[in-house]
Amino acid sequence: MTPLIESRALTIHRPGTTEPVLAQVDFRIRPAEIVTVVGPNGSGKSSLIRALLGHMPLASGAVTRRQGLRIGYVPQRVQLDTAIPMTVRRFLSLPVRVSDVQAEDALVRTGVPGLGARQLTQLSGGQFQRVLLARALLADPHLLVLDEPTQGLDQPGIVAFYQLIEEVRRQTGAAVLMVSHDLLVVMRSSDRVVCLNGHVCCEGTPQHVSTAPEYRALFGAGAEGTLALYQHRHDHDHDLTPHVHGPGCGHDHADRAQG
Ligand SMILES: Nc1ncnc2c1ncn2[C@@H]1O[C@H](COP(=O)(O)OP(=O)(O)OP(=O)(O)O)[C@@H](O)[C@H]1O
Repeated sequence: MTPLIESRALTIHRPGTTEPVLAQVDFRIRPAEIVTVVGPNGSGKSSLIRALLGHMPLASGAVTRRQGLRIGYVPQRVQLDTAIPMTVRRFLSLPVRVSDVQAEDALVRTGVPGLGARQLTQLSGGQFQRVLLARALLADPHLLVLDEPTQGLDQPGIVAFYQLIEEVRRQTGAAVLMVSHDLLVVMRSSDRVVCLNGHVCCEGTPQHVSTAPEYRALFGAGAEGTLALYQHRHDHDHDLTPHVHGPGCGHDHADRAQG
């Protein structure tokens, strides 16, 4: 299946230097996949997202986006100018004007119906994330890109948000590319996990990544047992990419089981 977005040997340097933020990253996401990028702070997750979206220059390598690809993007940070009052309804019409019916429909789909008249500054963190998701869905995206969408939410809020993401994927067939630190819940919701630390350390199904030595080295050996509690049970098959190692991993993986 043709990937929606693909990178080959993607390399990014810190602005104005030759110091790599990301080196030789091969990445792809296919239709209807949920892929989560994990990694420590500063490992290049947001940079990868921005480069894949074409918001950041590459030092070398290439990014290919499928022609006509519609992307709904929920950025990591949204700067709200609290001096300028803005209702949810108006926010949903930025940058593309939508009808009242379309706006309310998007709010219903993301579980926050009737919030249109509310000021953005009067929303809870969870409501705001759902409004951001509603706005992203209004683009009728083939691919939803979410950069740490559950920041500031409590654990039930995080679980509910990821359930919503899975529901959106089920309803729309959109692929989902996420960055997250909420490892346990994310791993449950993802088809494939990419573990990043300046390069791709390991990649595969959540079950595979959770037992990979590279992942455990980054997140601690205790992570494995806990993750087992959260294993995502599929009732369907996916065309999964097998485990792939990035350059610089420096270990023998000839006997490693895939996926
Ligand atoms: N505009 C910038 N100018 C200089 N350095 C930057 C810039 N943006 C990011 N970096 C650096 O690039 C590296 C990767 O940052 P990035 O935000 O991609 O990491 P991240 O994995 O998303 O981190 P976090 O989990 O903390 O959000 C970091 O060392 C960061 O300091």
